Order: sequence, then structure tokens, then C-alpha cells
Amino acid sequence: MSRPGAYVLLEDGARFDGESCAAAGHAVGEVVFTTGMSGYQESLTDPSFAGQLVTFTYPHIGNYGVSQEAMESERIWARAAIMREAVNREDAPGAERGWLDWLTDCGVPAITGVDTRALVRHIRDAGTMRGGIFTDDVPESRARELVVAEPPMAGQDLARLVTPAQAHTVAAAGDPRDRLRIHAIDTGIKGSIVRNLVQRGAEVTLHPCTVTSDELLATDADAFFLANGPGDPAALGYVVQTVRELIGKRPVWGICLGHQLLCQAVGLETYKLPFGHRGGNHPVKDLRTQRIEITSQNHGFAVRAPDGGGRVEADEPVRWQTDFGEAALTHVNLYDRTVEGLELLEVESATVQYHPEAGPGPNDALYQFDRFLDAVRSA
Ligand SMILES: NC(=O)CC[C@H](N)C(=O)O
Repeated sequence: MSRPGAYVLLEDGARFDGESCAAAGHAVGEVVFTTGMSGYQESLTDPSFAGQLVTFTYPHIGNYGVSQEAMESERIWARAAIMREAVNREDAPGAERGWLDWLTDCGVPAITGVDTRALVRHIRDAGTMRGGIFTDDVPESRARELVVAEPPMAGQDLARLVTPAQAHTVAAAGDPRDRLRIHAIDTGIKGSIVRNLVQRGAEVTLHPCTVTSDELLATDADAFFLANGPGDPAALGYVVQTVRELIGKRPVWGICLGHQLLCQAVGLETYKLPFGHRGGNHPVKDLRTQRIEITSQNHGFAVRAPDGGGRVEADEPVRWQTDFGEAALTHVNLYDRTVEGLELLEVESATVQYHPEAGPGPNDALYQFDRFLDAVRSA
């Protein structure tokens, strides 16, 4: 079956040709890339990718199909997939559907045959930017209008797009009296984060991102969790204020966007990275133990150090005073020395920029879930 000609167009005019291979129509948004060699289904269903078109650097995408267990939420949140060679394999062990059949049924456009190496090199040099995928019948002038009509990622509150309408609780079987009660501000939480908490004996209540601190403090929470999620953390001042009112009242832990929210709550700033960290091979050093773990990452913004810089050159924790007592930057990315973890030393609170749950990626950091829940138990 011949596929319609298609192309990727970036807002700076760069064009990369290919063929349309999934749902009809075009898609526009922020064009990003992930270096993960597997986990294409987890990536597209991670709410953190809302508003983005995902370019896969790994050339062969779809080669083990899709399955329900790989879902990070109930739907695809990414706007499109950009690939070198898309595969629609239905007979792979464990596969329930072919990758392209699934994308098509979900109404998600995709493009294959793209020189993804050239596209990624362009994004690395010029920075992440808006773009779109279009079939050849769309004139480039029209495509450009559609691309620049899309708001840039910076300044966008996309948490509201993915947050649940009302609170709901997820728990494992067993005696409810034995469970730790974790209440999360759900800015787009990944299913594997919830699963990792529940598997360790917690019950997790997911609240809309507009939940107030009064509402959360009125619950029976043993601790609060700040979730991952899409968009610009600097556009979530209302959530940062909620977090400020929670710190010190009960333990607070967070991942990725949650890390960025807590860091803003203690006075740090966030900023947009040139092209973000997305993939499963990012080495992160724990400055307290000097231990290095290979981590899964998916973020386009990062946290500035207390001195306002984007890099942490020190090889031990950077400590400073905040409104909540002494704090320490605890983890650093060894690729670019950016901030990857924070701990408050006088109240029970810690966050990481990377994804200990993987989903997809390596499991080096799964211990973080045990560390968090042990801290809650002993609080
Ligand atoms: N996975 C996330 O939580 C991403 C956080 C934020 N949206 C960023 O891009 O940096």
C-alpha cells in the first residue's frame, strides 16, 4: 500500500520529507526528540508529552507492537510520532495490536521515512521549537501559518489539560488500615508512578491540579506527592502556592514537574533547556553518596541553582537557607551538570527531576520509592 507523501516543517522553515503512516490529517506543536531505544507506547501515553510531536532517534519504531500493560495513561497525549522507519508488527510476542493500526485508531498522525538524524541534529543546534507534520497536499505556506499559530511551550499551563476532573483513589487489595495514604496533585501523573507506590503498600488519591492546600490538609494523608506533567512549570504559580502551604505540614515528595514545583516553592527559578532531556541513558550523580545511576528522563525545563546558574559544578550537595530552613541540591546530571534533585533538611521533603519509575527506561532508581515510603513511615 503506497503511503501519501508528507513532511515535517519547523517554525524556522526547516523541512524534512517522509510519508504519512497513521491517522489522516496534520499535527502541530512543540517538536522534541527522545533517545529511548524502546518504550514508544509509554512515551506517547505519558501526559507529560501533551502538546508535543515526538521524534524517535531509534530508527525502527513499532517492532514489538503495543499492549495494554505499556500504557502510562488511558490515552495518547502526544500529538504525533516522527520516525525513520515505522513498523506495524502485529505478531510480536505479547503484542495486542500493531503500532500503526493503534495510532490510526487513536486518530494520531505519524510520519515515517524521515531523516531523523538530520532533524535531531537541527533541533540540537537550533533548539526545540514549534513545528508540524503535514501531507504533501498542504502547501508549505499554509503549514507555516498553522505552525506559528500554535502557542510556544514556554508559558503554557498544560496541567489543566490532563488533570482529572475530580479526586479518586487507587489502592491494592488488603487491609486499608495497613496502607500509607499518599495524596497526589495530579498534573499528569504516569501510571507507573501510581503502580510503584501501590505495589509498596500505599493507597494513592489523585487530586485535580486546582486542589487547595486546605482541601489536602483536611484529608487523612500521611504524605503528599507532586506528579510529573506537561507544559511550563513557571505557568503553574497557583500550584506552587499550594505546595508552599503543604511543606512542613506532612512529608512532600515529587518527580519531574513535581520537582520543578517544589523548587519554585522554596525560591528557585525554572528555565527552558535548549532541547531537553528525553530518553533512558542519562547519568545522574547523588552528590551525598557519589553514587551514579542511569536514569529515565523526559523534561524540557530545568531548575536553576541558588546562585541563578543553570549548572552545578560542585561535587557535594549545594546548601542554602530557604523559608523552610536549610535545603540542599542533591543530584546533578553528568551530561550537562543541571540540577536533578533537591532535599529540605529541616522538614521531610525531597524531589528528583528524573523518573525513578522509568516507564520507559532503566530501573536503577526504583529504590527512590522505597526511600520515600520509608521516610513517610518514620515521619
Ligand atoms: N515529565 C515532566 O514532568 C515534564 C516537566 C515539564 N513539563 C518539563 O518539560 O520540564
